[in-house]
Amino acid sequence: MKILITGGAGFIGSNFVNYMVEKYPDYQFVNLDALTYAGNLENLQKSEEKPNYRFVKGDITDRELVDSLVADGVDVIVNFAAESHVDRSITEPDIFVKTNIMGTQVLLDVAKKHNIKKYVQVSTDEVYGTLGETGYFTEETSLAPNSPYSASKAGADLLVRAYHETYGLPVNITRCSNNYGPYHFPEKLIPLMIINALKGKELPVYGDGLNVRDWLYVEDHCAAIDLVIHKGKAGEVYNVGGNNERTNIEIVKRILKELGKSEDLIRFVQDRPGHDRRYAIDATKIRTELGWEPKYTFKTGIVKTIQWYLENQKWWERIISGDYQKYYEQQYKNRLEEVHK
Ligand SMILES: Cc1cn([C@H]2C[C@H](O)[C@@H](COP(=O)(O)OP(=O)(O)O[C@H]3O[C@H](C)C(=O)[C@H](O)[C@H]3O)O2)c(=O)[nH]c1=O
Repeated sequence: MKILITGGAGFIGSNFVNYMVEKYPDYQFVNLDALTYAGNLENLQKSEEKPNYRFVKGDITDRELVDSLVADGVDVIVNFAAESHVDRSITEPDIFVKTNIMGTQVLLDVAKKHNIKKYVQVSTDEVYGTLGETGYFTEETSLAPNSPYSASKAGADLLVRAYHETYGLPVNITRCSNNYGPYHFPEKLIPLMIINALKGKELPVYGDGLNVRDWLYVEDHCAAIDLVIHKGKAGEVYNVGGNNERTNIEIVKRILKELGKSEDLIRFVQDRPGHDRRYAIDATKIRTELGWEPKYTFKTGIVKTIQWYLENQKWWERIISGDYQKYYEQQYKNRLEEVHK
């Protein structure tokens, strides 16, 4: 089997490439990634020397390039390529529409043209919007995205659905809860808090810190997508969630405790506009129909993740010493100013 993985130099994508290249030595893998600020070839050192792996730098909106790759005998496309940070989508929505919606449409068109066997869209539970204190998102929950990021992912999901209904393209959509683990870019909650704590910097908690996320260890997510590729029924959506609901403040305190750092580092800052209160996934369908089971609890996953950041300081030092740091400092300053108004 030949699989085109798009966005395979980002956090979830690179974990998936490393997982699949190792697990299926007889398959061929092509990784197409634009190497934006969040993409990093260092994430792929485990795979780069393997004979069944090839990297191509490029954008999913580049129709000619995508066409030439798929024409070369691709059986399956798995699309991870996306702008994924909610805060960035609030200040720069255009690029989210371009990559997440228009890029997906290019992939779907090319998949249709070459009659590929399967197209898998890696999506997010954020397309369902927000929950109150109770209830879960199922695959039947209506889409109600609240941020430009989640709206762009919902738009892409609807296109994927339409290509199945209109053209009979064999598609699957996976909608996962918040991932965490190795190679997670430090604009997101868990890696940012680990790194700030290690550096003795303040830990910015948005609003009251009581927003809830359902945490999924990235390797469990990779195993779920592997199952969907091989066993997913065409046209179906599969929710993937860790059943590990935690408030943000619990997460932050847990990280400080694991690292033996003081809670005095916590700083409550201006809330995110349109901040979704709670996400919680009902993953019954993928468990019962495809036999997926997560291997990690939050307890085991967070310890493993913190350990990875302790052992890979060079990886994150390089990131925070570049342009990213300027962006982050500005964001942090804005949030502090807002909260003092
Ligand atoms: C960066 C940051 C975040 N937060 C809060 C905001 C959220 O309530 C929670 C997690 O935020 P984060 O930006 O890490 O992730 P989400 O906004 O939940 O979205 C993430 O999970 C979904 C499924 C995707 O699909 C997104 O691509 C992915 O980014 O921590 C803070 O309190 N402080 C901070 O400095």
